[in-house]
Amino acid sequence: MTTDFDIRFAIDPVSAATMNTEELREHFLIDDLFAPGAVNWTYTHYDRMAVGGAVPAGGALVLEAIKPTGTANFLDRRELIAANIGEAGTISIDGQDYAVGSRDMLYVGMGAKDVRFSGKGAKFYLLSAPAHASHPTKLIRQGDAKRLEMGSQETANERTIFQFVNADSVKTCQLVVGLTSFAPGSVWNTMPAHVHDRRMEAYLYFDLKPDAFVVHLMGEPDETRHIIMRNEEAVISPPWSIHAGAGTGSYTFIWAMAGDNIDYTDAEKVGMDELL
Ligand SMILES: O=C[C@H](O)[C@@H](O)CC(=O)C(=O)O
Ligand SMILES: [Zn+2]
Repeated sequence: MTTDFDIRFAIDPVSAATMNTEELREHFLIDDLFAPGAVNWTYTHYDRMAVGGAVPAGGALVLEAIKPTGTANFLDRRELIAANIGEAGTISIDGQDYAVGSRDMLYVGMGAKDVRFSGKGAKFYLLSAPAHASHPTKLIRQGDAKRLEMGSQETANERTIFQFVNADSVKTCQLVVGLTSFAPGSVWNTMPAHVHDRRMEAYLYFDLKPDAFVVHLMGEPDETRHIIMRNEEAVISPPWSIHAGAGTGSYTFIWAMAGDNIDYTDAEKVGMDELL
């Protein structure tokens, strides 16, 4: 097995506004998460959120420390959520096995030492942020998530937000994570848009057909840019940026935040007339 990482520095909005397509993709797009037999990380300087992928492909993958965490074990000072976007798999935490079904997420508290991923068709999307306390490891199924029904068919944004982590169900230090899926024909996510300077965010788009893409919108509300995103690609949303998108077809996405509070509702709405 291999463990690899790259680092993304935090970009300010003035610099981002000068970037061309290639530069925007280099700084914000993550297109190399899922490779068989590998754990791939993108370590960001946005709230030190690390975004990764682990594809066991029939073998076993060990969560290894990477240089940027500066610790003996990856989770010595961090918490983790592993979301399975593939077929059923297993995650073992210090000898205890958790059966993680398709679309289940496993929260792993700070201090877990031996973390192993396995499963032939399993595909784990990983999110990790610095932690200050050790909360219990917990398996979260989609059926356990708090549901928010949003949007309408008329505005092509009818969707269900599944809050896998919310204050009543799962205790975390920084991570707030969920999944959003769409009613047939609806393609717009997070429109009307919002920003939340308290928390950075990352989106993983998946369930896209091979020729489909999502036009992901980012930038300050009056200075927007787009990134064309294919299946199973993630994008970093800086704290100053909107994060929204429209697909050329159906898709699902996982959103994840880290930062100064864990209040999902604490966001500034951007009026439809404010976007430029
Ligand atoms: O801060 C919250 C996140 O941006 C997402 O939860 C938004 C979302 O899933 C949606 O509107 O479809
Ligand atoms: Zn958001």
